[in-house]
Amino acid sequence: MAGVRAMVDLGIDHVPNEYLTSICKGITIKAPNNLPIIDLSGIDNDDLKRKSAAEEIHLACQKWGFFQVSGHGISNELMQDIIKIVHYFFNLPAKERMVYYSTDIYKSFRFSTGSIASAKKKFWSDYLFQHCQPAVHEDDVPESIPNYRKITSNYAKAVDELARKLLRIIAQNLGLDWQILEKHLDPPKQTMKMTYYPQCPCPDQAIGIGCHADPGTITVLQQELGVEGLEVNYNGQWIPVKPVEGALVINVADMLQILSNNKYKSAEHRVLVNTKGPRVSIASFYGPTDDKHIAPLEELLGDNPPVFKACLFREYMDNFYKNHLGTRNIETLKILNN
Ligand SMILES: O=C(O)CCC(=O)C(=O)O
Ligand SMILES: [Fe+2]
Repeated sequence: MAGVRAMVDLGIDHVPNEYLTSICKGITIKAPNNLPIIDLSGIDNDDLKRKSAAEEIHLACQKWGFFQVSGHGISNELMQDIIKIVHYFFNLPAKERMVYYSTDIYKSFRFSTGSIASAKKKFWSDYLFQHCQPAVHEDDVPESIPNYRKITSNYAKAVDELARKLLRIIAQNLGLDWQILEKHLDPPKQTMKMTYYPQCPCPDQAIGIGCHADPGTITVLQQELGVEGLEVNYNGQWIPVKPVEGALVINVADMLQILSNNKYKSAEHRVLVNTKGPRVSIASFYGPTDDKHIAPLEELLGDNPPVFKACLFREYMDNFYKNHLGTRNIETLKILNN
């Protein structure tokens, strides 16, 4: 039977060898978290609000590569419904979950575990992975979960709107035409990873997901309220990203660092586990399709030489899955002597 939840259900009281890890450990800074929470409400109709939110986003993309947004347009009800779906799935009998188990990264819906199949150490997490654009195959989604299709497709639509809104602001913040990033990604690839981190008997011996930066363009992340675990690397220090009611975490991912020619930085992050109870998160990855070549936008080059070589997104993703997490994938594309 695959999965950490299945193992925990058997009453395991230690961390098995394949999960024992010190990947990217390092001390969590308990200092106050001043990761910005940026209010997007009213920005479509009010120039002053839009300008001030845009400035905050620009600074956050440069400094942290991570920020939270409120007033983002995804309803509280939808946010709660999607978390319930993940709990529902992971509370099914293990045998029922196994029907959907697969390690095929190209499947449009699957249940899997350990985060990255080829990672040398396993992560203390299980997850559901679903394609949103292009859409999941109708026959692949679990029928037994009430309203699964309706809730996930409404959620994916709302994330698409938010991602487009952010990409327009980010394009303008880079001094470019507001549509340039959206056009560049047209059609975008959108996927959703719904992760379940079961409680762990010895949290300092395992990790929910090791340090990594997301490969796509931007990630929209919803954290379950009341359970901490996500941390962002800021100048070598790990800063907790506390779940805030109604807010979503946005992170700059590698392709945006490349497109912006290093103006914005993708942020390394990781997830710790705890003894208290499970934690659920919903990460929506928004980025290019696999056949796209990504390189610094020509419009940004002018006097500045490109900092990164071009890459085919499929190859970048293959390397991401092959590499042991903890290495910064984007470094392989850096043009030296810059
Ligand atoms: O669970 C989280 O908060 C983050 C998950 C994550 O970073 C990922 O799946 O890429
Ligand atoms: Fe991530």
